[in-house]
Amino acid sequence: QSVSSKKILIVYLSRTNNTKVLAEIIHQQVGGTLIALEIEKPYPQNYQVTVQQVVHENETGFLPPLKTKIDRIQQYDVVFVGFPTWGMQLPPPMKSFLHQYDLKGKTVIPFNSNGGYGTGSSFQTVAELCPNSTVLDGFTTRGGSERDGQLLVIQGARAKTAIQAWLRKLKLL
Ligand SMILES: Cc1cc2nc3c(=O)[nH]c(=O)nc-3n(C[C@H](O)[C@H](O)[C@H](O)COP(=O)(O)O)c2cc1C
Repeated sequence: QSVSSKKILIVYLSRTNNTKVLAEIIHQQVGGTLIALEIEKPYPQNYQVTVQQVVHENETGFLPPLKTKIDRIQQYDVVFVGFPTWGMQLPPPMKSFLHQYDLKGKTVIPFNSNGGYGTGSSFQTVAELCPNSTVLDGFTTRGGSERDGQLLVIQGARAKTAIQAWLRKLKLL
């Protein structure tokens, strides 16, 4: 099956829109269905309170219930999953998504923005939660740092060049 005939889903989590910009560029480049992941009970506005809640969720293995419902996930061949680094891990909502939806037999491609400390264990966790998928090399770039009051810093024009190079390497462009 050629790349152009594949059905593509792009699912992303974004609190301050950095990962959203990456998702939109990927969508522009490869098409498909673009979906923002939402949970039933949104995280608080306050950054520190959110950080503490995420620490607790990670420690207890709590999987926040998703508000987002994806229609007929079986139809997709390629699933991009985008997320910020949270507490040097995969954010709990994305853990929920990968637990809830079976991506068996599909190609899974992670992408990430972070506050300057990298992807932590997040890409590894994606691979672990998709044992029967082909997980390709992810894309990561520095985004904002809400801790330091820097919210959206990723600009489309600059990120686009890097994303195109990555997609070409994966033979998706
Ligand atoms: C709860 C929380 C935890 C975070 N933990 C980390 C971290 O461990 N390492 C890091 O580099 N950035 C961390 N960040 C910063 C985000 O990864 C960074 O700002 C990212 O670009 C945000 O993406 P978004 O705008 O799509 O939400 C954290 C942000 C939040 C809200």
